[in-house]
Order: sequence, then C-alpha cells, then structure tokens
Amino acid sequence: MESESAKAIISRVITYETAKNLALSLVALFFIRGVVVVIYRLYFHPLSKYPGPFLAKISDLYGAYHNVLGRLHTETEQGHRVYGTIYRQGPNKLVSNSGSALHTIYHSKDVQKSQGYVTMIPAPGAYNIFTAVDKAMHRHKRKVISQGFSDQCVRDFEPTILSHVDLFIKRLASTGDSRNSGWSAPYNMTDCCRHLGYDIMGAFGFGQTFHLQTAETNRFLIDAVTATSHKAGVYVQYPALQKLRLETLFYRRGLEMREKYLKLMSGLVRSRLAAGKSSRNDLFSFIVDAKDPDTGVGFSEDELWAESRFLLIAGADTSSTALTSLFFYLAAYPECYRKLAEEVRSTFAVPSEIRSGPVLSSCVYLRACLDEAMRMSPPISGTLWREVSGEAIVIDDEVVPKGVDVGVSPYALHHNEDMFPDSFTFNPDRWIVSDDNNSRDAVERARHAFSVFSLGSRACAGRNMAYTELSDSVARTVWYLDMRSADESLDALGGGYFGARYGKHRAKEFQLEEHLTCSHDGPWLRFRVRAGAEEELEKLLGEKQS
Ligand code: HEM
Repeated sequence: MESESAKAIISRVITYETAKNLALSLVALFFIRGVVVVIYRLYFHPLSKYPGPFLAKISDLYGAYHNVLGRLHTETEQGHRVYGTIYRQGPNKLVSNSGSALHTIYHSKDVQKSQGYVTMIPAPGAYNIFTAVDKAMHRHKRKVISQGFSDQCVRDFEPTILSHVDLFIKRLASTGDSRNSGWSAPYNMTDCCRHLGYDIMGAFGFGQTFHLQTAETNRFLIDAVTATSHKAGVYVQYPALQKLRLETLFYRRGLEMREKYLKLMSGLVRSRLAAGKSSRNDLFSFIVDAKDPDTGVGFSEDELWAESRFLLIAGADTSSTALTSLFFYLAAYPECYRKLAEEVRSTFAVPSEIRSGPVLSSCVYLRACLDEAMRMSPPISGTLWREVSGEAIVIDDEVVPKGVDVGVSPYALHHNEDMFPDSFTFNPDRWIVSDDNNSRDAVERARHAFSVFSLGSRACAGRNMAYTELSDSVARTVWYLDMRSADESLDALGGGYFGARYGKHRAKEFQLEEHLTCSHDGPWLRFRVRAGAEEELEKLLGEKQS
C-alpha cells in the first residue's frame, strides 16, 4: 500500500512538472516567435524601408486601437504630416496622400478589395455588392443592382424622398412659436438627419418607412447599425482579431439590438413580399426582374434582401452624416448660410418647384456647399484598403509588391494643403471657378482629389441618389426656414475645442468619430419661418401627414 501511494505521488509530481514545463516551453516559444516576427517586420519585411508609427510597423493593433477610439482618420492626417506622402500604417499596409495615388490605386486592374472586407460577411458565402472581393462576383452584382440606381429610378423615387423631406421641415418648424417670428426649441441635428436618412432608405430598400421621424419605436435601429459599423471598422483594420469574437465581450448591447433589428427586417421583408412585385417605387421593384445583360442571370430573393440590408448602412448613415455636417458648417459660417439662402430663395418662387432638374442643378452654390461639407468631413473618412493582386503596382514612383494593402484616406487627402489651401476652413467658393480668386486649374486640382464617393469599379453606386436626397433636403429647408446655433455660440455645435488632442481641437470642424461610417453629435440648432415663407409653411403644416 505504502509503495503504491508513493508511486502515485511520484507520477502526480511528474505529471505536474511535465505540464508546467510544457506550459513554460509554449510561453517561451510564443515569445520567441513574437520576437522573430517583430524583428522580421522591422528589418526584413519588404515594407521595412517605409517610415511609420512603431506599433503600426509591427502589428495591425495600431489601426484597430485607433479605430476603436474613432480617430484613425485624424491620426492618418497627422501621420502624413510627420512621415510624408506615403507611410506604413500596418505591417503590410501603405497609406498614400496624393491625387495621383488616389487615381492609380482605385482605378487599377491590379488591386482588389482587401481581405478585411471578408470579415463583414454574416455567414460563409453571404457576400453583397460591398463585401464581394472576387471581381467576377462583384461585376455581376454591380450590373444587376446598378439598374436600380439609374437616373430614371432615382427620378421615380424622388416623390418619396420629398415627402420625407417635407416631414423633416414640419418637425423643425413645429415647436415653440416658430410659426410666428420666434425661434423653435433646439434640435440635435444628428438625430433629426439620421431619422430622415433612415426613413428614406427604409422606403428605398424595403418599400416601407421606419417612421423614425414621427415615433420612437424603431429608433433603436440607429444604435444597432452604429454598433455593427463599430465592430466592422475594427475587424477591417485587423481581420485576425475576428477569431477572438471580442464583440461578445464589448458589444453585448449592440448584439442584443442586432437581434431586434433582424426581427424588424424580416417582418419588413415579409410584408413587402406580400405587397407584390411592382407595387412601390423601391429597390425591390426596380431590380426584381433585372438581369445581368451579359449572362442573363438576376438576383435570388435572398441576394436581393442582403443588398437591401446593406443599403441601410451604405445609404442612410452616410447621407445623414453629410447632411448633418452641412448644417454644422452653415451654422459655424453664417456668411455661407446667407449666400446659400439668397441663391435658393431667389431661384425658386415656391418650394414645390424644388426637385431635381436643370433649375436645381443651376444652384451652383448649393452644390458647392454640399461638396465642401463632404470634403471637410467625409461620411466615410477612413482608408478603403485595396490589396495588390497583380505582380506589383507603382504608386508615385514606389513599386509596391503583390499582397500589400494600399489606400488613400479621404479625410487626409481632403486636408492636403497642396490641393486644398487653408484646408480646415469651410469655403464653398473653392469649388467655383471665378475671375477674382479661383482659377479653372485650382478647381480641377480639387476635383481630381475629391474622393468622397471613391473611384473606379468599386465607387459608390448610390451617388446620384445621395445628391438628390441632399439637394432636396437642404434647398427645401433653407427655402422655408432661417436657422441659428442653439445658444448663439459655437459651444453647442459639435465642433472641437481648444486644448483637445490633435484633430479634436478645431472649433469650426465638425467632429466625426470614424469607425466604418461615422458617429457624431450635434449641432444643436434653432429654426424659424423666414420672412415671406409664412403662407407656404402654413400650407405645409396643414397637410396631412403621409
Ligand atoms: C453622402 C452619401 C454617400 C457617401 C459619402 C457614400 C460613399 C461611398 C463609398 C466611399 C463607397 C465605396 C466603399 C468601398 O470602397 O469600400 C460606397 C459604396 C457604395 N455605396 Fe455609397 N455613399 C453614399 C450614399 C449612398 C447611397 C444613398 C446609396 C444607395 C442608395 C449608396 C450605395 C452604395 C453601394 C451599393 C456601394 C457599393 C458599390 C460597389 O462596391 O460596387 N451609397 N459609397
């Protein structure tokens, strides 16, 4: 008995010792592997000659960390000031900051979307137009879906946009004594513009409004989409992190909301299907029977709904950020607001004339204001990574080998002083050729570097829709209403503040938190009916809500 128990003790000790040694060896191996990887990335990697932040050279944690904090766009802009036009922003990533790099990369046949996009597919094989990395798959999706974005489709859908815009104006004009000469209660324009943008995209993607402008019930959608965008933004920067499923720890609330969101969506899909194919002017009716002109193949119903869900992020978040930013800049630069109001009010005798067409297109200052707001604060501010899939590409004389991720940050490029002098000042006139201060060359240089909608085969498919929505919303609001900052100072606007870290310090720059799309807060504004618009506003307020 005694000798047996001594044996058992010895074998336990050996097992424990062995396990301990094994664990220590694994830690040591892991550590040594880490050191070897770091040394390789710093000194022997093909990108080792490029400057960049130390952490970025050794790990994609750099991008993920700044993305979590919503400031990768401002870090990138600052990075170019420190490291130059091209620098290393991940072990395998180069970011550039020139108009020529923008065109080379996004027009190149030798790049494809980076593997980061694959982290956004909800299930294996469930690609949509945005996440399809494979070029042939994307080409097919694009050919089918772009039929739903034709000029004719946008025109057919415009009455729906306008009905939501009118609701937006009613809301802004309906508190306090705004119908007389007094100002309304203050509104947080982030909320108002998000509600408008989501309602429009609900109508476009699903043929039904979410009623965010008029009721609380579905407003959780915005938080659900924001949480999805936060998560996606981090994994796009550091795809390997996805395996750790960190969202189950950090985005619990987001995941709960996602369940609610998916339930709402499937309800919408069911009731849209019950309504019949062509009963509404929405994406479903535009492309339900559309076919790829080359192959004759259309979309399955599942594919169609996958695209509709994507559009909610692609179309609602982006357009509402653009609209909110413009309200910010018009409040921060009252002289620009006055000029815009003068143009719109002198062009249109009555607000019902405001809709797309040659007259609205003749409002050059309106278009300049939209472009300038999106230049200052691009709704997609972060670098859209592309992987070099050919042998190599040459970016500004640098030969970049296969497998490297390359890109240009729209935010950094839009604040490159070579193309945009005094780049942190909101100046719509920079988009208009004029004899006294703006040559054709200067405007063309700016246009060449304007990358809000990206370029090439993966550029935004909804650009026309976005301009229609934005022009209608801004022109009609400015036609009816005067506006001002809630407390007659810059404090309530949502700009930066003195003493904050770099990028957050400019009072007249609308502050975006960049994830995949952008989060923001403010500006808080008050509205009142403008002189001469009382009768038209009475009519609008008297109309029955649609
Ligand atoms: C101001 C508003 C908008 C901005 C700034 C914007 C910006 C962009 C950008 C930068 C991309 C390229 C993304 C990438 O390469 O990863 C993109 C793609 C896309 N956008 Fe927009 N967008 C806006 C509004 C819209 C709207 C309203 C719709 C639809 C109604 C839309 C539909 C799409 C689609 C379908 C794609 C994917 C295109 C493809 O990969 O072929 N966007 N957008």
